[in-house]
Amino acid sequence: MADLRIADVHKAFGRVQALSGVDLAVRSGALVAVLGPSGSGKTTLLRCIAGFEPLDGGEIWINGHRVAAPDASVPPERRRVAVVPQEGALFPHLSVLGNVAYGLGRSARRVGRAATVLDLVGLAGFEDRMPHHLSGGQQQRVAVARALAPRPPVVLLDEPFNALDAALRAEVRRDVWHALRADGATAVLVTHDQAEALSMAEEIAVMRDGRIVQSGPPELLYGSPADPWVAGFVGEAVWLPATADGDRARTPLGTMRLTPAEGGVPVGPVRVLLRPEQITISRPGDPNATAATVERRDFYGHDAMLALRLPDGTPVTARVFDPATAPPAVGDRVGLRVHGTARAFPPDGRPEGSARPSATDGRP
Ligand SMILES: Nc1ncnc2c1ncn2[C@@H]1O[C@H](COP(=O)(O)OP(=O)(O)OP(=O)(O)O)[C@@H](O)[C@H]1O
Repeated sequence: MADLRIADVHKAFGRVQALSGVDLAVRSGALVAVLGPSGSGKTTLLRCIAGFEPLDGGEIWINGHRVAAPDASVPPERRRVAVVPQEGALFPHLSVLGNVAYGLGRSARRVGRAATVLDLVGLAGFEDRMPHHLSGGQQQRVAVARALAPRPPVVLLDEPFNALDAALRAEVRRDVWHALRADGATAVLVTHDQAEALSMAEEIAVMRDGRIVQSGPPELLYGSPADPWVAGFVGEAVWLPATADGDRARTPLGTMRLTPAEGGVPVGPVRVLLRPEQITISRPGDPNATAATVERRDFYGHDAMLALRLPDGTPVTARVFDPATAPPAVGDRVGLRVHGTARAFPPDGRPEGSARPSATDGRP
């Protein structure tokens, strides 16, 4: 394991600027997710770290050694960076043990190390199976075990759970997380799935148009997004037009407290951000609530999202945590209460982009 440092990396393909000055530091033993929409440069960044793409500018350092710069590049095999691709990475003619031990050389200890990493990914006892006798989830576990086996300085995971169905994905994700942690691996996970990034990574770097626009722990990105685009990409956003006066803002959903911001105290027109779980449903006519009408209900089992409309026409979204007990129905009038503080952003323009644009994302 080692630390990884990426400094001002640029990479173009013809006229397409895939990376435009990327800075990223990954501590030894940390798991960082690079999260961004399609085309934002995630895979290019990963390929530059692995040594598959030369840099146009900037530097990449692994464990204090410069491995990439425009004028000097350590070849991929000497960087020893392991890559877990999306799928189909196993040698079909080798057993599970053969696959995992492949990169371990001739040492007698290699079988012991292979068994250890297979155990870490939950596949002890599968040594003699052939890849075509494994499920998709088991194959990805073997791919992770094979990546970890030679103790590479850095493990890169390129959307490794994409091909798995939702239920299996959560389970494999959890086990891979445990395996990476138990082995002390320094890992970079590339994903466009915000839930995956939020649940797995200690730190998330959000990428857009070849740049990292914000990085930090998941709680920081969700609670204090740097701009409206990050707010919409990392989680569901409810946007309200508002008038700010110091630490409070007047909105169609009532007057609410603002999250203290570094830039000082806003005054005048702003738009404020709430998360759907900050809005709770109360009975119609509640004097401490704002009236709203339910327009849509998306039931997810553990919770539900309600798309609602305020009397002035503003759409909002509320997350209901006990949807099985007397959930409001479409057309019902309810009261809405707000909890916690709202974050103020400048009023100009519409919030750009969203991870899941839908009728429920409450954008004005
Ligand atoms: N070999 C290449 N030749 C030309 N353009 C490329 C090449 N590789 C990537 N690009 C372009 O660079 C930009 C970034 O691509 P990249 O694959 O890194 O994005 P990404 O965030 O990984 O996207 P996705 O999530 O869809 O895989 C895109 O505009 C892409 O079309």
